Amino acid sequence: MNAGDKIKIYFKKLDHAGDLPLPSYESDEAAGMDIRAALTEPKTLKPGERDLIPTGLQMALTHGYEAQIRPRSGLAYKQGITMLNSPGTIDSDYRGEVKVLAINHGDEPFVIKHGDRIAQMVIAPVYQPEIEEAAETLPESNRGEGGFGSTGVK
Ligand SMILES: O=c1ccn([C@H]2C[C@H](O)[C@@H](COP(=O)(O)OP(=O)(O)OP(=O)(O)O)O2)c(=O)[nH]1
Ligand SMILES: [Mg+2]
Repeated sequence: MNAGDKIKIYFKKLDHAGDLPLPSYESDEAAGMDIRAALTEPKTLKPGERDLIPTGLQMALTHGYEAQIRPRSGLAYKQGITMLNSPGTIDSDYRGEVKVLAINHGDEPFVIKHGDRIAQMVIAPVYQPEIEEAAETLPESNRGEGGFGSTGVK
C-alpha cells in the first residue's frame, strides 16, 4: 500500500445525523475530512468546559488503519476550540458512535450547532508489532538516555 492508494471507509448514519452529508475532503489533497456535530439542540461550551460532541456516525475502517480526530485550526485560532485528547484515536474495530471531545480554551462561550464542522478526521496506517520483553539490555544508541531538551535549543 502506497501513499495515495485508495482504501474504503464505510460510514453508517444514525438517525440524528440523517440530514447531514457524510464527512468529506474540502480540497483535492486535504489530509483530513471535516466532520460535523449531530445535535438535536445547540450545545454551548463555556470557557474551560469540555464535552463529547456526537457526530451521528458509526464507521468501519480497513484493518491496519486508524482514524485520528483532530482540531480545525481556524476554530482553534479564532475561538480556542480544540480536542482535549487530540489526536483522538478511532480503532478500526470500533463500531460505536464517533464522538469529538471538544474543549473551549477561549474566553467566550462557544455555541455548537447541528451540522457545524467541528473537527477533522485523518486516516493513518498503524502497526501492531509483536511485543516482547528484552532479555537483557536494550541496543545502544548515540542519544542514549538524553531527552526532554538534551540537544539544546539552537
Ligand atoms: O476522540 C475520540 C476517541 C475515541 N473514540 C472512540 C473510538 C475508539 O476506538 C474508542 C476508544 O478510544 P480510546 O482507546 O482512546 O479510549 P479508552 O479510554 O482507552 O477507551 P477503551 O477502554 O474503550 O479503549 O472510543 C471516539 O469516538 N472519539
Ligand atoms: Mg483504549
